[in-house]
Amino acid sequence: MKTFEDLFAELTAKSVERPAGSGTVAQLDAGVHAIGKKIVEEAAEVWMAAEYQSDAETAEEISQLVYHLQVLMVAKGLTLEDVYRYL
Ligand SMILES: N=c1c2ncn([C@@H]3O[C@H](COP(=O)(O)OP(=O)(O)OP(=O)(O)O)[C@@H](O)[C@H]3O)c2ncn1[C@@H]1O[C@H](COP(=O)(O)O)[C@@H](O)[C@H]1O
Repeated sequence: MKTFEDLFAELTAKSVERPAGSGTVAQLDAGVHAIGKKIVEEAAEVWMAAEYQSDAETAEEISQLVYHLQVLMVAKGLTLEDVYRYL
């Protein structure tokens, strides 16, 4: 099962290798403003799922929010340690 760290390593590699067809590369090219909007959208979907949908659907929405947060981290050049130091 993929972990937070696994996904971050994968997204970091995608940002360097820029494989064709990668949604991550497209998001990075769209820029911080577009990624930020996606984070807000996904956060709202997490909230709605938690109130009105199943636990499985909520977990899926959370995974998408985590993904978009990581894309923003990569776009900004932030490392896992940059974030973990505040946990
Ligand atoms: N975990 C994710 C992931 N979670 C969410 N998403 C993206 O976020 C979108 C979910 O948003 P919505 O549910 O709102 O769906 P949507 O509105 O139809 O999405 P958009 O049209 O706005 O893109 C998905 O369509 C994906 O584009 C993800 N895209 C990629 N990954 C993982 O990231 C890795 C790299 O992916 P690629 O860069 O695409 O190769 C792989 O391991 C993927 O599994």
